Amino acid sequence: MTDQSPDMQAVSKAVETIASDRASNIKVKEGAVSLVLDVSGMEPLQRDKMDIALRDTLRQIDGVSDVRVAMTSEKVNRRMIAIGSGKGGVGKSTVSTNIAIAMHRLGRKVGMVDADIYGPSQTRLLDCPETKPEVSDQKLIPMMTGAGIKLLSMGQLAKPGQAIAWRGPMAGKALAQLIDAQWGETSDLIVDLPPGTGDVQMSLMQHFKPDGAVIVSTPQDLALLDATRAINLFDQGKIPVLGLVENMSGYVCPHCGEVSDPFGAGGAEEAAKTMHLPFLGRVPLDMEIRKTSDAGTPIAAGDSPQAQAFMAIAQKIIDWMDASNPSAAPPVPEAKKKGSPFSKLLGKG
Ligand SMILES: Nc1ncnc2c1ncn2[C@@H]1O[C@H](COP(=O)(O)OP(=O)(O)OP(=O)(O)O)[C@@H](O)[C@H]1O
Repeated sequence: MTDQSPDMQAVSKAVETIASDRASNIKVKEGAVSLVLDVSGMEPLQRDKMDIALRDTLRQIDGVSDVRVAMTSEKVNRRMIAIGSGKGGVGKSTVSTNIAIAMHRLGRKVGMVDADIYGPSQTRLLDCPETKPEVSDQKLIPMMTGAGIKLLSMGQLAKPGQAIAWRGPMAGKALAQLIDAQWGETSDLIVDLPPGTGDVQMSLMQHFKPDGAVIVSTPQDLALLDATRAINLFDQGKIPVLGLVENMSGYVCPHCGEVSDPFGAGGAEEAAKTMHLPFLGRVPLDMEIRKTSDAGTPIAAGDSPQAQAFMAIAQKIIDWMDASNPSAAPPVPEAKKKGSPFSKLLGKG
């Protein structure tokens, strides 16, 4: 250490070279250089590298004995949309991935939380390795996938092929790790929930209160009854339900082009009407959707009519997010209002 006071010009030049206009309030006092670094929108690794570079370079300037970097960032007004279904196998994960990709194509910065602890599938759908993500400041760093969606999945926390038999509190802790992570500039977080109305859903509603929920159902009556249960759950947690998506709606024969309805048709739209919930759109039962999902190249990234279906649903979700005021109290759903055929079923909340 030397008694010589550092050359302010040399300090400013070094800071400017490394951090350009991100640095402000540069001060030197008794050999200690302090500055404020705006890290808005930076990835954690990029941010750490800049911090180290500043410290290393400034310490080499004569008279500098200490370097203090205060990082600040603009608060990202991140929205969280949970995607749920009353029962398994209705295509909730497939729909979640494709909605996320469509939202990304519409200019949003999207993150995906695969909260399906018992059957995580987003690592496959988004073609991302099931390796444990890195950690910074005791928080997980989501992995950027080739589709431009950041991902954290239960599939990355468990060993490949491991049967997950966690009880509620354990599942809740794992969910918290995935959500309370280094999401950086991600503006919209999609949470792909496990099917049904269990511990993970409860934990999500109690601790993280998503801004809204989307329910995926197939058109047949039984699935719709389950979907009603999922709506009821979000309703009790005072989470607004954005609407219903009807998946596997109408099968177009790849050989003759004839459209058939193995699970019925229009059931979810009807149910949405009855419950006074918006109907967000219909996705056909289509071989290409299954093939592209299995291959980790989701169909929403292309320009097919199936992709257009997802783009239209994604646009409705974005419109809802843009229109809704996060600080406003969630409205009482029409379905719960007196006189609605579902008011008894949905309870008083
Ligand atoms: N619209 C569709 N057309 C054709 N196949 C589909 C469609 N939607 C989903 N699938 C296929 O159905 C199967 C189940 O889909 P997915 O895993 O997304 O359902 P899920 O509701 O998330 O299931 P789980 O509850 O088990 O997590 C997958 O093989 C998927 O490729």
